[in-house]
Amino acid sequence: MSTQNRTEHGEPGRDTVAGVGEFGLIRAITEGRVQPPTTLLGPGDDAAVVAAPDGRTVATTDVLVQGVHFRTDWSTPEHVGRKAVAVNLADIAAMGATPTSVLVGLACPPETPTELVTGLTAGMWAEAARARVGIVGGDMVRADQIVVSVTALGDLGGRAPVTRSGARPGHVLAVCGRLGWAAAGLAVLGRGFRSPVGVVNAQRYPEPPYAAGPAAAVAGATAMIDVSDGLLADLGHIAKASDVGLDVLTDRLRVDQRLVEVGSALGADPLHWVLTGGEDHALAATFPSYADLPEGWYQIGTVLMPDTGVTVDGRPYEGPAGWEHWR
Ligand SMILES: Nc1ncnc2c1ncn2[C@@H]1O[C@H](COP(=O)(O)OP(=O)(O)OP(=O)(O)O)[C@@H](O)[C@H]1O
Ligand SMILES: Cc1ncc(C[n+]2csc(CCOP(=O)(O)O)c2C)c(N)n1
Ligand SMILES: [Mg+2]
Ligand SMILES: [Mg+2]
Ligand SMILES: [Mg+2]
Repeated sequence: MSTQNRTEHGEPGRDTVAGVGEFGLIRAITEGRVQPPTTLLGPGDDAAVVAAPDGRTVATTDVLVQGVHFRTDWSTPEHVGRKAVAVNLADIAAMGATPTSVLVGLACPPETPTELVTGLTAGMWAEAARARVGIVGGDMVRADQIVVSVTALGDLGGRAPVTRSGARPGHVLAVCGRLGWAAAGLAVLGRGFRSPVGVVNAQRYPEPPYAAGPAAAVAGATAMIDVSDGLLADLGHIAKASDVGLDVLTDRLRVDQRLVEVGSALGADPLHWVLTGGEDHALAATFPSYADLPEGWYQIGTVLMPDTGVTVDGRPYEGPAGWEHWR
C-alpha cells in the first residue's frame, strides 16, 4: 500500500478509501441522498425494495474498467460516474422502458482518493437525476484498478418490450441520438489533445436520448438497440435476431460538421466514426413505415431479406464493424 497520506500513527489518512474504511465510505456516499418515491426501502439493509408499477421489471448491467472504458487522466470521476449510469439507462431505453432505479458496484485500490469515490458518486447521481431515478444500493470492494459496475432496473409502462428480433423486410431503419462523436473524442484524446471539447466530452460521457426509447415503443418500433459498440456492429445484432438484412444509406447519415473538422485535423474519415464508433448510445430501431417515426428519429436505411446481413449502400463493409473486447 502507498506510504503517503498516513496519519502520525501510521494509519492511512481519511483522504484515501482505506482511511475512511468500507462502512465510512458507504455512509459518506449514501447519507443525505434523496430517493425518488419508487424507492420503497434502501439503501442500508440487505437489499433495497423498489416499486415495479408495471408488475414486470427490466434489468440490465454494464461494467466500466479503468484503462478499458475510461482513463483517469482523460476523465474526471464525475465524468466516469455519469458514463457508468448513462450506458445502463440507454439499455433500459433500448427496451422501450423507463428506468426506475440503479445499483452500483465499485472496486478500487486502497490508496484511491476518497474524493474520487465521492466524485464518481456525484456523477452517478447527476445522471440518475436526469432520468429521475435514485441509486438504491451497491457494493464496494478492493481491487488493483477501478471498476464500476452498474445495474439498472426499468418499467415497461404496460407495453411489450421492444426486442432486437421484430424487424421485417420493408420496415424502415432509423436512429435517434449522436453517432461518431465519442469515437472522434477518443481519437482526439488518443493523440494527446483535449479539444474540441464537444467530441472530447462525448467520449467522457454519452448523452443518450432516454425518452426516445419509450417514444419509439409507443410509436410501434419493431426492433431496437442502443449503439454501444458501433452502428454496424449493433445493427448486426438486430439483423441476426430478426433474421433480416439491414442496409445503411450513407447519404442519410448525419455527419456533424464538428466531426468533419476533427476528421480533417487528424487525417481520419468521420464517416468511419459514424458507422463503427461506439459509446454514444444513440438508439437504433426499425419501424413499420416512415410515417411511424417519432420526433427526433430519422431514417438511415431499410430492412431487407436476410441474405445480405448488414450492408452500407448495398455493399458489405470492409473492416471491423465496431468494438469487440479481446479483439
Ligand atoms: N456474463 C453474462 N451472463 C449472462 N448474460 C450475459 C453476460 N454477459 C452478457 N450477457 C447478456 O448478453 C447480451 C449481450 O450483452 P452485451 O454486453 O453485448 O449487451 P449490451 O449492454 O447491450 O452491450 P454493451 O455491453 O456493448 O453496452 C445481454 O442480454 C446481456 O445481458
Ligand atoms: C481508455 C479507453 N480506450 C478505449 C475506449 C473505447 N472503448 C472502450 S469500450 C468500447 C465499446 C463499449 O464498451 P462495452 O461494450 O463494454 O459497453 C469502446 C469504443 C475507451 N472508451 N477508453
Ligand atoms: Mg445495449
Ligand atoms: Mg450496454
Ligand atoms: Mg459492447
